[in-house]
Amino acid sequence: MSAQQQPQRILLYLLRRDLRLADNPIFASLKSPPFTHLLPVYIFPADQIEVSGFVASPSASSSTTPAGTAARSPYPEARSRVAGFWRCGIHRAKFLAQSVWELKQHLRTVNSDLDLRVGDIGDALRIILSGYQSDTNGSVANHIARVWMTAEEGTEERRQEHDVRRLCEEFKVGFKLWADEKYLIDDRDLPIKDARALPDVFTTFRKTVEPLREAARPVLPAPNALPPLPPFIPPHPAPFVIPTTLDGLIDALHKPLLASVLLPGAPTWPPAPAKSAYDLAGGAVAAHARIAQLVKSGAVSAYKETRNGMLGQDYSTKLSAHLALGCITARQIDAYLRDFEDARTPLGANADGYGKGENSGTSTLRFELLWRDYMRLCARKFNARLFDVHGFRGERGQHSVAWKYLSHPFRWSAERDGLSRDTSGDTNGETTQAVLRFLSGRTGNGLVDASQRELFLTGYTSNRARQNVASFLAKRLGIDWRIGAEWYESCLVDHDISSNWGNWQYVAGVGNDPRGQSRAFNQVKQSFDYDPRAEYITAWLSELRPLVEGSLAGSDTILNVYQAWRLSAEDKARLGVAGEDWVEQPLAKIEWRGASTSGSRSFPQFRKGR
Ligand SMILES: Cc1cc2nc3c(=O)[nH]c(=O)nc-3n(C[C@H](O)[C@H](O)[C@H](O)COP(=O)(O)OP(=O)(O)OC[C@H]3O[C@@H](n4cnc5c(N)ncnc54)[C@H](O)[C@@H]3O)c2cc1C
Repeated sequence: MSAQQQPQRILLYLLRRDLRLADNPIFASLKSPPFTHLLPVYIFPADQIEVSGFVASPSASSSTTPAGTAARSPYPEARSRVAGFWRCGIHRAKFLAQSVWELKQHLRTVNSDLDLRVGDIGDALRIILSGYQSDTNGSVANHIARVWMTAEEGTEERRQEHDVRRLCEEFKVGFKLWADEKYLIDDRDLPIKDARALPDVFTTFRKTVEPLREAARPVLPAPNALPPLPPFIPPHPAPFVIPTTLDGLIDALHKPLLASVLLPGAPTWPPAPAKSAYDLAGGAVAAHARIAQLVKSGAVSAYKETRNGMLGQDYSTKLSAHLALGCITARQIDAYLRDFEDARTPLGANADGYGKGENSGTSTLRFELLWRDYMRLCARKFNARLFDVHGFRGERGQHSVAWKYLSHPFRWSAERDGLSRDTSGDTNGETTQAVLRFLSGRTGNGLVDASQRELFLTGYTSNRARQNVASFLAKRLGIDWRIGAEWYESCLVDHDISSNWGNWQYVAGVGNDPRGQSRAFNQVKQSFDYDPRAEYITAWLSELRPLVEGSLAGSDTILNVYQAWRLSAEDKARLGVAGEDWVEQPLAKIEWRGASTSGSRSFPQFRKGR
């Protein structure tokens, strides 16, 4: 048998939220391959991302049924369970497309490529495996030898893994599930071997893995070359067509979303200076450029003091979306910090803290990255309870909350797919109206409304704002917190299953906050503490800007920005907000007498709290 006739041993690598070349254990393991070919594949999962925009247009002959009618997606719409939101909204869809596309380009520089597909993961993989089985071209045995993928947390993700394993058994193909290494602490270094032993309190967990500066493993190098693509790749079946440009990919993801009503009464862009705190593109290049810039400018050393900010770009790293998709790993970020702390490279040589070891900023950043690790381990421990209205705590007598539920998903969403829903509690129209106002930033609480408008328009809002928003919905309005979590899933560019659902549970008092129901944020006090000049709130609630910068600015006006229902009838008229529901009928009137009402307090060093 000549070399050309050697049987092919093809490795199929099914990429998910591990969209990077460097520090990727699967790519790193391919240095001395037993494989003749590598087929990297990314499948846009139809249950989590709406894929009907990939259906070929009716003008394309392959897209029409024999009767000449336009083809349709065989999958139900990718909607959330409780409220019927699109599961992946426009901001994350674009970010994901950019990340996938960049990896495709990077793979091309190392002798490879990324095969893009859409659909149910099992369906799509079956098409590939059976495509190879039925390929009779040439005399060389042409088949997939192994399927590898990276493990993830989340019930759907585990089901996908289960489906892939079963398919591999059916097709007699080897299967390997790799550990997800995008976290700070490697699974192999955790003091607990079974997630059930994870402490229910973060601090207890933290103490078992400190010192954090020594906790991360070294990063893995990027490959210089990879095994070539197989000569034959089964084509993507109709009715889907995969675009050949990044713009085409974004269009296909956006098309069905933009053709629907995203949110009745959605906020519109206010005039400058409101601008997105988030302007990063998806992919590893932007992620590395971002952390390098934060090191160079010294922002990492100031992180402890700035991280509770809400306005601007550099108060926090803005690396969450890249971390969520695995464009960068926590240990890569840690490596940048260590190089800076130990002056191992010139990056940051002129910045505060260079070469002086761990400082309060870099250690706080590691601490936050550990929160992300912890939330992920909670997801592993509690599994389906991550999405349960009673949370990790379960329905334990006095802890159980009488949540107000939606009686049905919104009319502007598609029909539900038959999943069970809880219809107890307050199901009248008031809850629906309150939810709609909450979503569109019209609650009457300045901080909550600014954050919700920012979120809808940009896909990002700060951690401080997220905590206040979640607390407002769950603790002040008593509304089913899962609606908030689903909205965040839809809108956030950085949505991450464990971090989003775990944090919502934490703030709603059904998760791992030891103080549970007894901790609630006072959004007015929080505004005083973190937005004392109302710069953040008025950036997004531009209607109220004259209260802080114009003729209406006065000693008592900050309180009126925080809660516009306090405005006098004359001021409402002058501002043009008379008659607005968020001004006339606030969803909550919040008492707080703890501070001077002068609004002249100096900008604080932010409080430490989570
Ligand atoms: C209700 C609610 C929902 C949230 N949903 C998400 C989500 O879907 N995805 C997500 O990545 N984060 C989520 N967070 C956590 C946090 O708000 C974001 O990680 C952070 O705001 C992202 O901005 P950053 O990258 O600039 O953060 P930085 O302040 O720069 O933090 C650095 C990194 O640490 C991690 N981190 C920081 N705080 C937390 C935290 N509380 N929990 C877990 N990880 C943390 C993130 O990976 C972040 O990128 C949520 C928080 C709340 C209160």
